[in-house]
Order: sequence, then structure tokens, then C-alpha cells
Amino acid sequence: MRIGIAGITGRLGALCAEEVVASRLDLAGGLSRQADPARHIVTDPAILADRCDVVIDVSSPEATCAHAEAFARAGCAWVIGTTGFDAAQEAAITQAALTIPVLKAANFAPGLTLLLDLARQLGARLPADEYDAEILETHHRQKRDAPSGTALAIGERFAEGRNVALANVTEIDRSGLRGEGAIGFASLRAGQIVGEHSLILTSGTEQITLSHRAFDRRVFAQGAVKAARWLAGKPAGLYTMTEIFEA
Ligand SMILES: NC(=O)C1=CN([C@@H]2O[C@H](COP(=O)(O)OP(=O)(O)OC[C@H]3O[C@@H](n4cnc5c(N)ncnc54)[C@H](OP(=O)(O)O)[C@@H]3O)[C@@H](O)[C@H]2O)C=CC1
Ligand SMILES: O=C(O)C1=N[C@H](C(=O)O)C[C@H](O)C1
Repeated sequence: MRIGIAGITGRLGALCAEEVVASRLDLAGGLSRQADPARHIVTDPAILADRCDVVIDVSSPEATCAHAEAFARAGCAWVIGTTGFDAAQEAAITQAALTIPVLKAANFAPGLTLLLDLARQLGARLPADEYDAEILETHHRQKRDAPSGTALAIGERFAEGRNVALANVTEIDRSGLRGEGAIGFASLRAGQIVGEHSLILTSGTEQITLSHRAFDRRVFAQGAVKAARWLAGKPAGLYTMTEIFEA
């Protein structure tokens, strides 16, 4: 299986490339804004797509629309780990998934994938008028987007359990009183922290906290390669990490 990495020069992309090689798969090359022919790194997504069965994309939201077009045209499967998309970029991903298999996951760690399901269950079972929901995430100082993609995914799954639309109850950068039924987000940025997420549910008499801490960025790289192996050859559609762990 030929795997390409979009964002191969980045913190996670470089580890994904190492993991592909360690897994004895064929590293077909990578994408960056700076070509490097000696390492098969190109700037044009169409050129990479022609060399690959699947691309692991851990680059930047700004690159997404061009990637969607190129990978769909080439029929190349697309594993997306990038976070921080706007509505147009999300629409480009949805459109591409009509033509090619796309797996999108804000977090490739197995433990976090399971935590999403637990968040949905807690949302369904803890009454919104009794339990306040807050999501706290902590990352390294270089992270660009906030809240993290994972924090938003936890919020979405919890809101799904509560049967509400996250957009209607989200509180970010708040001032003043918390709203009734709000799902609040807080972000810390410091040093080289790999990634920590907590869903904190508090009533007048107790607190439940679901927490996940990634100690080593390799947990994401290993999950991304597992996703690439699973996705190659699947029918067109939009998949998540949950399907892999249920398989
Ligand atoms: N799903 C998951 O489990 C995880 C997801 N992530 C996400 O992955 C993404 C990358 O994170 P990280 O590796 O820390 O970031 P880095 O900044 O270290 O790497 C970003 C990579 O993307 C490339 N890039 C940046 N801007 C563009 C652009 N406009 N067009 C094309 N390529 C571009 C850079 O290449 P160059 O500068 O050479 O052009 C670089 O290779 C983030 O969105 C992050 O949130 C991170 C960890 C886990
Ligand atoms: O940028 C990161 O580093 C991470 N980004 C992902 C996110 O936004 O959720 C996943 C992980 O927590 C690390």
C-alpha cells in the first residue's frame, strides 16, 4: 500500500512518515509548501495523489480545499487529522466524500475515540438542568486553533447525547453568568504539552470527569497509519475512527 503524507515536515507528519516505514508500508512521498525532490516531497497535491493509494493529511485547514479537489480527481483515499476547519473547508470534505473514501478524526488516539462514545452516553443520561458540562483542553504553545478539534468533537458527541445542537449551547471566551444548559470550552496553551482533554460534569452534589492525556505524539501517528490501512479500498463515504474500533 502506497501512503503519502500531507504536512510531512510538521510535528505529526514527520512521525506519521516514520510510522509508515516502521509498519513496512510504502512511503510514497509528502506534501509541503517547499519541495524536496530527494525526499519525494512535492508542493502539488495532484502529483502526490497520483503516487498514492491513500494520503494521511496532517497539514493546515488552508490547504484543505485544494487537497479535496486533487484527491477526489485522482480517486485517492484521504485520512484527515487536520483540525480548525471553517464551513467552506468542511463542505469541501463532505463533497470529496461523495467520490472517495474519507476518514476524518480530530484525534487518532484509541483511548480518545472511546471517550467520545462515553461522552455521548453521559450526555444522554445526565439531566441538563442538573449537570453543568465544561470541556477543558491543554496543548503546546505552537497550536494554532482553539478550542482544539478534539474538544469540539467531545462537545458534539455530548450534545448529541443531550439531543441539542452544539452551536446553540456553546460558550467560548465567556464573560458573565453561564447559560442554562451551556457546554463551556476553555483552552490552555503552554510549553510542549502534547494534548490533554477533560469533560467535567458537575451537579450541586457530585462531579464526574472524563479525562484523556496523550504523553507521546506517536499515539496519533500510530492511529493515523491504522486508519490509512483500514480506509484504502473502502467505498466512497465519510468515516470516523469509531468504525475502526468497532470493526
Ligand atoms: N488527528 C490527530 O490525532 C491530531 C491532529 N493534529 C492536527 O494536525 C495538524 C498539524 O499539526 P502539527 O503537526 O502539530 O503542525 P505543524 O505546524 O508542525 O505542521 C504543519 C504541516 O503542514 C504544512 N502546512 C502548513 N501550512 C500549509 C499550507 N497552507 N499548505 C500546505 N501545507 C501546509 C507544513 O509544511 P511546510 O511548513 O513545510 O509547508 C507542515 O508540514 C493540526 O491541524 C493539528 O491540530 C495534531 C495532532 C494530532
Ligand atoms: O495540534 C495538536 O497538537 C493536536 N491537535 C488535535 C486537536 O486539535 O484536537 C489533537 C491533539 O490533541 C493534538
